[in-house]
Amino acid sequence: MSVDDTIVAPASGAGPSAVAVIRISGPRTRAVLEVLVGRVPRPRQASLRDIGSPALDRGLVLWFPAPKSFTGEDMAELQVHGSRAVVQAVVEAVLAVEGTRLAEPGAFARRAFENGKLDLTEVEGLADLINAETEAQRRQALAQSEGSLRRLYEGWRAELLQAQALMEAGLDFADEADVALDVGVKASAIVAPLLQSIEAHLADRSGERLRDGLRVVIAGPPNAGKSSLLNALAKRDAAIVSEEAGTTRDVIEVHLDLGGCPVILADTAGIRAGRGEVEQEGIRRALARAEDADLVLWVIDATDPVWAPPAPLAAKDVVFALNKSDWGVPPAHNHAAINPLILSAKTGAGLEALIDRLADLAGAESAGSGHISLTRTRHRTELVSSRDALQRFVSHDLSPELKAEELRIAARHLGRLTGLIDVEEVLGAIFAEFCIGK
Ligand SMILES: Nc1nc2c(c(=O)[nH]1)N(C=O)[C@@H](CNc1ccc(C(=O)N[C@@H](CCC(=O)O)C(=O)O)cc1)CN2
Ligand SMILES: Nc1nc2c(ncn2[C@@H]2O[C@H](COP(=O)(O)OP(=O)(O)OP(=O)(O)O)[C@@H](O)[C@H]2O)c(=O)[nH]1
Ligand SMILES: [Mg+2]
Repeated sequence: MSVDDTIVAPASGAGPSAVAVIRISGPRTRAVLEVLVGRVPRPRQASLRDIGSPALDRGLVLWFPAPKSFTGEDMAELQVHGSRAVVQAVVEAVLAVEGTRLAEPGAFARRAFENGKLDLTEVEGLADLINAETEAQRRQALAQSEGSLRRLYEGWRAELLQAQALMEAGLDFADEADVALDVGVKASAIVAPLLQSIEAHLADRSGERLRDGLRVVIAGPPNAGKSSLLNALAKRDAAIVSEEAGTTRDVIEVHLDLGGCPVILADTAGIRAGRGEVEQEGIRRALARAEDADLVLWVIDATDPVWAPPAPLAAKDVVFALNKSDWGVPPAHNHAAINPLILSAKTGAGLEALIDRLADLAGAESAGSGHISLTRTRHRTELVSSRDALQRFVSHDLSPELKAEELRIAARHLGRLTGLIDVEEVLGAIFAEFCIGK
């Protein structure tokens, strides 16, 4: 890949639409416009032009000379009628101009990154914004695409560099013990609160939950009303319900938007000593899915209560739901310890409390109000490495040289977060997430 190339791609979706946007970026953009629309329009002003000669379509043309463009290069947009035939004809006409080629997925964002328009966390935020399905996901992704994480991590890195400068200065005066001691104390005064901030940031999983969706598995004995509950929450007949115990075999998954927060809810086979091969396989899948979940919703039949999930699920976060409460509820002393939500999938009683509980766990609290949370495993990995280095700095009895080295390691991991350093290996993975044209 060479950035001397001029790239072109449709930036809007694949299907027919009223209007489609074709993006062009790179040094030959001006030449492309001269060939396709004649005179180059005024920067950043839409002009209506025939596109191609003879005209392939009549559309709006936008010209963004470098560096004031999304990629930082010369860029143009052709906003044309959104049929497959128009888009294909116009893209081919662009490709007929010398020095142009089709953009690979994420190529525009990659150029924006390479030209310093976006850092890596902003690029990731942009990818999340394009994929956002709920209101809270949109808010989080927009904030990240506009630098919420970049500012946080750059601020931390700047503090670290200050501490590093102190330590390095101390090394220069290593023979004056009081100076060395003094800078060590001053550096620690920077590092200790920074370490606390990183710890608190790492302890908060709400951003990842919001980005990925809270994975909830409905589990319980057969016939407890698990599938009925899934259908009630999904507001459609997603799963088969019957009076027969052992109805559900496969895992059935629905995506819910609970108050703007995404929840991936799975219904599973009732867990009992299996009868027959198919049911046993269903139970095996139920347990595997439940073990993998963020949360298990253990559904208890009020008319035939099985109070506790089986041993493999004991370590999970479990919310208990006492279903069929329309038949009456067992005496409270039987279930005070597990504090179940009391529900009826049939009448809808108690569903709202369940939805509130799930929405809270799915990250509702992080969704608004400027709360900033990391959103990806990549962030967690770098932050853990940075924290570990800072912990060694504060807690071990290290020489000043080794302490300075720990600060360098911590700063390097923060630099990798924003893409300042050492990122070649992660770039491919991040940009490949995009569709063509972004
Ligand atoms: N038609 C169209 N709509 C779009 C985009 C686009 O590329 N084209 N976007 C694409 O993602 C988003 C808007 N984001 C954009 C971000 C930066 C620049 C840009 O030209 N930035 C320049 C100039 C800024 C200015 O004039 O104030 C810069 O940063 O230097 C354009 C769009 C959503 N809507
Ligand atoms: N009265 C009453 N009946 C319910 C309620 N929820 C479910 N049922 C009934 O209980 C029976 C079993 O419901 P399902 O939803 O199929 O139960 P399940 O837990 O998915 O069962 P398996 O898939 O076999 O494990 C059906 O006859 C439902 O109509 C409820 O809240 N109240
Ligand atoms: Mg079922």
